[in-house]
This record gives sequence, structure tokens and C-alpha cells, in this order.
Amino acid sequence: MKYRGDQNFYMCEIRKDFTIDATFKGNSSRFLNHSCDPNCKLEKWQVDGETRVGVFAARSINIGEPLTYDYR
Ligand SMILES: C[S@@+](CC[C@H](N)C(=O)[O-])C[C@H]1O[C@@H](n2cnc3c(N)ncnc32)[C@H](O)[C@@H]1O
Repeated sequence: MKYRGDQNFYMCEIRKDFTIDATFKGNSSRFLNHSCDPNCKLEKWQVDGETRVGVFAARSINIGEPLTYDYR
């Protein structure tokens, strides 16, 4: 799964012909920042025949700690 983020373009490639693009619409996962030492990870699941991307804790996270994952 590839993810590319910059000021005006947020897109997550699920397959060659299928992407999630949060440029105009998205959910609270839009607020996760990048870190090279992230506390979260993305997982791609098949749910009822649909591809879903979920954010999961990669380690124990303290209250108030920003949620991050590796954009690359
Ligand atoms: C998906 S948004 C993350 C949420 C965003 N920080 C906000 O407050 O809405 C991605 C943008 O956040 C900023 N960003 C994400 N991670 C960052 C980091 N580690 N350091 C500085 N800016 C970051 C960049 O401007 C990036 O284009």
C-alpha cells in the first residue's frame, strides 16, 4: 500500500486501479501526522467484499500523544 501526502494531495493506493483520495472528503484519520518512528500502522482488510484501511496502534500510546504513522 502506498501513501503520498503533501499540502494539497492525500492519496492512498489500494490497488493499481483503486485509491483512497482524501483531498475533498475524509474522516478523522486525515489528522494523523507522519513519523519515521510512528505509534500507529495501517492495515488493509477485506470486509464484506470491500477493501478497508484501518489505523491500529503499533505500540502503547500515552494519553495526549499525537497519533502518527509512516506516510511512506
Ligand atoms: C494528513 S495531514 C495531517 C494532519 C495535519 N497536520 C492537520 O493538522 O490537519 C498531512 C499534512 O500534515 C503536515 N504534517 C504531517 N506530518 C508532519 C510532520 N511530521 N511534521 C510537520 N508537518 C507534518 C503536512 O503539512 C502534511 O501535508
